[in-house]
Amino acid sequence: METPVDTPIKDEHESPMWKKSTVVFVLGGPGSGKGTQCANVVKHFRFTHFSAGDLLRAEIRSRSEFGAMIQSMIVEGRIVPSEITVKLLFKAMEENGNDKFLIDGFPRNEENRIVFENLAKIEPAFVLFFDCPEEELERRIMNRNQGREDDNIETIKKRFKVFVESTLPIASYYESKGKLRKINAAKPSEEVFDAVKDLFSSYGT
Ligand SMILES: Nc1ncnc2c1ncn2[C@@H]1O[C@H](COP(=O)(O)OP(=O)(O)OP(=O)(O)O)[C@@H](O)[C@H]1O
Ligand SMILES: Nc1ccn([C@@H]2O[C@H](COP(=O)(O)O)[C@@H](O)[C@H]2O)c(=O)n1
Ligand SMILES: [Mg+2]
Repeated sequence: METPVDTPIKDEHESPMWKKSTVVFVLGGPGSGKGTQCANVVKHFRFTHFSAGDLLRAEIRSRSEFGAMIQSMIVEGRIVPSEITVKLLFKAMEENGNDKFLIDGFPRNEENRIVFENLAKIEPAFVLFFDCPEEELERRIMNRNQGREDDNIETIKKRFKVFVESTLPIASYYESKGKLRKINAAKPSEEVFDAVKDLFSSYGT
């Protein structure tokens, strides 16, 4: 059948490529191994890894207008306003060009989730959740030695409280939608990755 001349033709390219991406959110307590396991995933599967925390730390280093505010929030273990974090994530995804992303440490709270989903119109394919007891998280962070300003016992306690109060409800939200993939992260790293890689096998190497 012919298309009438006055029928608007749908532009297949009206939405930028990154908005058609496959997104996997990666959640878990501070020090649960999100960054470690994302690094393993990108070695085996064609995903690009962005850590929201790393993007915020880069923003501080770039001396942007928001740098001082972001730094003080990170030191306090608080969640930075979503508008800032989401903007950094979108910019990183757009500039990258891949169409499969692991987004680590995001969404941290309800506001993060809603702003991301409403603006990108992307729902995650699934949400990885690294489950680990608080004492083990504390031990790992205190041994990390990466010079992070929030890796001290006072901030760790605050980060854990924020995790329980603001991030666990996000995990429950995705669980109710059948999207949560909970992994026992208290095991050695290689064993954790054995469980993680099964979840990515359908995405090709
Ligand atoms: N399964 C594991 N067993 C023991 N140590 C681990 C394991 N996974 C990661 N680690 C170590 O624990 C520390 C924290 O790991 P990682 O940085 O990957 O956690 P994270 O979830 O990204 O933390 P954050 O939320 O603070 O960024 C690192 O020193 C890492 O080498
Ligand atoms: N969505 C996010 C992610 C992180 N932050 C802030 O960065 C800190 C460190 O995050 P990591 O994932 O690297 O541990 C975190 O404690 C927050 O202060 C954020 O605001 N929003
Ligand atoms: Mg990390």
